[in-house]
Amino acid sequence: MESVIVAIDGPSGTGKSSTSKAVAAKLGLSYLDTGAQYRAITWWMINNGIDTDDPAAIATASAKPVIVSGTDPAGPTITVDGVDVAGPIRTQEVTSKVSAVSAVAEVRAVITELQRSIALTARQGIVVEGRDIGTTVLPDADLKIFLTASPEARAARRSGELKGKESADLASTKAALIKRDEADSSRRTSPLAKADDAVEVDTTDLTLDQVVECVVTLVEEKRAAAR
Ligand SMILES: Nc1ncnc2c1ncn2[C@@H]1O[C@H](COP(=O)(O)OP(=O)(O)O)[C@@H](O)[C@H]1O
Ligand SMILES: Nc1ccn([C@H]2C[C@H](O)[C@@H](COP(=O)(O)OP(=O)(O)O)O2)c(=O)n1
Repeated sequence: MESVIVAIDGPSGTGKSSTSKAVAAKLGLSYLDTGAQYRAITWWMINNGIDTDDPAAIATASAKPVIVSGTDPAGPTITVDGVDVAGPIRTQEVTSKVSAVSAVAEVRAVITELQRSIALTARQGIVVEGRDIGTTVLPDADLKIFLTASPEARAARRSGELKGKESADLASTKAALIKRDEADSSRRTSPLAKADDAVEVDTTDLTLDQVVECVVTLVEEKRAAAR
C-alpha cells in the first residue's frame, strides 16, 4: 500500500485530534481536522452577520467563504478568506453554534467536497478526523477507527483545556458536550456514526500514547496485509 487513508471518527473529547496528529506524524502522513473546517465556516457566518438559527440563510451563504487547511501534522493551519482563524474558531461562541451550522446539507456538501479533494491530493496518505469520515466522506478509507470514552472522561479532558481561558466548570462542560453530541448524532445529513467496518477503541482508561500505539499497529497490519 503506497499511500494510506485513515478515517478517525467519534464524539467530542475522545482524543481524535491528538491521536490523529500523532499517528500522522509517526507514519509520515498528512493530517486533516474536519471539525476545524466546520468551525471555520461557523466563524465566518457569525462574522458576516448570518443568523445561525436560520438554515436557509446559512445554505445561501455556504459556498462564499474560502477555507484552506494546512495538513502538516506538526503545524496544522486553517484560514478563511486568507485570515488565520486557528484561535477564533475555538471560542465558546463558535463551539455553541457549530452543530447548527454543520447540520445544514449545503454546508456539508461544500465541506465534504473540499475534504475529498484534500485527501485525494495527499501523496503519502492522510489521517482525516471528524464525525462522518468513515461513513460518508471517505467510505473507501483503508482503515476506519471510531473512538469513544465515557462522558465523564471527555468532560474532564475538555474542561482541563478550557481552564484559564474561558471559565467553564466540569458540570456545564459535560452538559454542553452531551448536547452537542446529541445534535451531531441526530441530524439528518451524515450524522455522527460508527461505520460498520470501523474498529471501535474505548479510550476512557487508555493514555494518549496507548491509543496512538494501537492505531499505528492497525495501520501497519493493513499495510502488511496489502503487500
Ligand atoms: N487517551 C487520553 N487520555 C487522556 N487525555 C487525553 C487522551 N486523548 C486525548 N486527551 C486529551 O483530551 C483533550 C481532548 O482531546 P482531543 O484530541 O482534542 O479530542 P477530540 O478531537 O476527540 O475532541 C486534549 O486535551 C487531549 O490532550
Ligand atoms: N466531520 C465532521 C467534523 C465536525 N463536525 C461538526 C460537529 C462538531 O460538533 C463540530 C466541531 O468539531 P470538532 O472536532 O472541532 O469538535 P471537538 O474538537 O470534538 O470539540 O463540527 C461535523 O459535523 N462533521
